[in-house]
Amino acid sequence: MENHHLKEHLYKILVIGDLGVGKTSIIKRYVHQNFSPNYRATIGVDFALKVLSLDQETVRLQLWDIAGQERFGNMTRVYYREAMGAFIVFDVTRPSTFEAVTKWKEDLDAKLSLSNGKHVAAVLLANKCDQGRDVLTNNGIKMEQFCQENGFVGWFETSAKENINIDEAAHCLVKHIIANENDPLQSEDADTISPQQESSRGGTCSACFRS
Ligand SMILES: Nc1nc2c(ncn2[C@@H]2O[C@H](COP(=O)(O)OP(=O)(O)OP(=O)(O)O)[C@@H](O)[C@H]2O)c(=O)[nH]1
Ligand SMILES: [Mg+2]
Repeated sequence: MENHHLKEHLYKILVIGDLGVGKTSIIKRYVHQNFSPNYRATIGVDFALKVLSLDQETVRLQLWDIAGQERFGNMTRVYYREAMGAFIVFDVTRPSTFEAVTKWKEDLDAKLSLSNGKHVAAVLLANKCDQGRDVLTNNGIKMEQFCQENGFVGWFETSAKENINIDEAAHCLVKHIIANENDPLQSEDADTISPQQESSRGGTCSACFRS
């Protein structure tokens, strides 16, 4: 019998979105299991490493916490280089941060693509869901449709404060990155988003239920 090969993966993941939406807090919760209510704007970029073990494999996520104040600036091209996936974050209490999501996604796709020309996997995070879900309900936004139209592989309502859906969102992103790696020629159609109920806390993606 052949031994199991323990594969190791290192993935660079970008965390982008407007000022104060909670990018640093999400990473802090995910990596260090804590939360602070105080806001200190990130300057430039910060880094964090999260090590996961997934199906016999070690996955190292190098998280690039990019300051919201970089807003589609020239430095983002440098920061985006060789990333394999991205979280785009907005704040459910501030509609303007949701409006900026399409701009962040366009900026990302304009500056970065995989070697096969596909866009990197991107997951949308509706953060601060502990504060309500006004942005999601007031505007009648159909999130699944929004994700399909804008090329997100999934979306989640998250809370860094209450630790909601952050592990799930990361798992979704990693599954998509691995799927892209293993099957570089797979068609975009494979990544359709499954329907979900209005009451559910965040959509997800077919790949998350694979294997
Ligand atoms: N209630 C609540 N507050 C949050 C949550 N996530 C972040 N915050 C607060 O929102 C503020 C901004 O959070 P940060 O994580 O610093 O935001 P950021 O996106 O990193 O901001 P920049 O570095 O300026 O781009 C802080 O006061 C956080 O405590 C959350 O899930 N719920
Ligand atoms: Mg920050």
